[in-house]
Amino acid sequence: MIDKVYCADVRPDMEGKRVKLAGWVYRKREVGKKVFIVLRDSSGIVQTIFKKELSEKAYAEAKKVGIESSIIVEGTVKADPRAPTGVEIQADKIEVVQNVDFFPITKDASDEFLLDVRHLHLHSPKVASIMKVKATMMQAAREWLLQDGWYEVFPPILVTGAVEGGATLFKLKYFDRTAYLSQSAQLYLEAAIFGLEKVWSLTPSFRAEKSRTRRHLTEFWHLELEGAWMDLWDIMKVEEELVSYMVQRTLELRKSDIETFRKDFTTLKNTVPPFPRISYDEAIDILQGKGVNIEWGEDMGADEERILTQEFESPFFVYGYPKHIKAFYMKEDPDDPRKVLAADMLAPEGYGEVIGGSQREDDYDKLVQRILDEGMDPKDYEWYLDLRKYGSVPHSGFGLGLERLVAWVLKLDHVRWATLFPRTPSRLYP
Ligand SMILES: NC(=O)C[C@H]([NH3+])C(=O)NS(=O)(=O)OC[C@H]1O[C@@H](n2cnc3c(N)ncnc32)[C@H](O)[C@@H]1O
Ligand SMILES: [Mg+2]
Repeated sequence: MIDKVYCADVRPDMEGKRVKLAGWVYRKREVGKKVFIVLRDSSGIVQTIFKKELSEKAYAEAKKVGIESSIIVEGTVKADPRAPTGVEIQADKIEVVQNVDFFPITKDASDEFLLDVRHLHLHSPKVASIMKVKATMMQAAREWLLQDGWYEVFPPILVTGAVEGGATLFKLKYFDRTAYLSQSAQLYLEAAIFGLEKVWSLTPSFRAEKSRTRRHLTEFWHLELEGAWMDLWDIMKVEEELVSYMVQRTLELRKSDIETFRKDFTTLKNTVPPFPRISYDEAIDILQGKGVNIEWGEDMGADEERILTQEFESPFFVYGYPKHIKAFYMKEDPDDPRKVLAADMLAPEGYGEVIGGSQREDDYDKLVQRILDEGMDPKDYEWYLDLRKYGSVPHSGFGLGLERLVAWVLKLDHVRWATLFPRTPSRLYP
């Protein structure tokens, strides 16, 4: 590792200190016999200046480098309020690791082109900020999960059945059998609660969704929890405490990165428990009251959720959905057999669903009936049904779409920008 300092570590109070930095040419301009290079590394930027009278050799080298060339620079720190970070390096040495004559990404690059060259788009400090926020959100999640006694487990990705409907399964050949890419780790987490009680996993989940919306990927990172002895209201409390901690901790550690994307932090600051809770019935009333053409029993799509979020200035829950629009594993509401004990968490500002959760059907016969009602074959779920035969317990869980949460926190216009290499129906490369 080169013995260097980071751009963000160079401060005006280091005036006169000699430093070495390594990074990429972010901006470059020439004024008279001076070359100004704004150097970029993972921490940020710092201005370097190459003067002919200071080092003719370094000046000549600096004149030749192109944008995004990789370089190593040495020089003396000088405080200068005109420089982007209030300080600059009076450079007298430069090693050009690799010169770039023409970097393909220019200011007017379209979204589609940026996705075509996503492997080069990752040079961008804005993209780096998104990835830092995403990493910090997961760091915060891990912190909270550890202190609240949840065990991380590592479920399989190659599976034999659907969790969220067969229509969005990716099928693959598994030797002489058929396998699918996991849509959700849920069923395996439900098995894990009999030994660990409170479990979580972060896995890629796969959905062969043809919907080309701003909130759907075909591969996304899925943070899922499952808790034994918990009912719907218990798990909703877990959800709001976890999400609140993730948002507040990320605000604390990544404020400047978030400021790159949003100026108004109101909804983030409002993300503290308890979150507002409305029933599905109330949600339908609100939407109808706003002139939305929706009847009781219909699912709410992205448009309806966007309108609903206008009523709230923080994440909120919608609970008590009709049974026929929800998954087979959800427990019927004992007070209303038309409904299930399910709750979604919706993010404000138009983002909608970020979490899907429910209490699970823990009765063997009822679960078999739900599987049959959904036109599925109980034989395909034999192992899963066993969980209701050998010490079954009330339990609940949920899945949080990490990219969707990041997209809301940073107000991104599409969930694809929240993932390193987005996978959508039209994107499998790079
Ligand atoms: N352990 C569980 O209870 C999870 C449950 N089996 C499940 O998968 N629910 S979900 O389909 O609503 O997906 C959960 C969340 O996963 C996210 N999700 C779900 N589908 C997607 C797609 N296609 N793209 C991006 N994000 C997606 C979204 O935030 C959903 O709220
Ligand atoms: Mg859902």
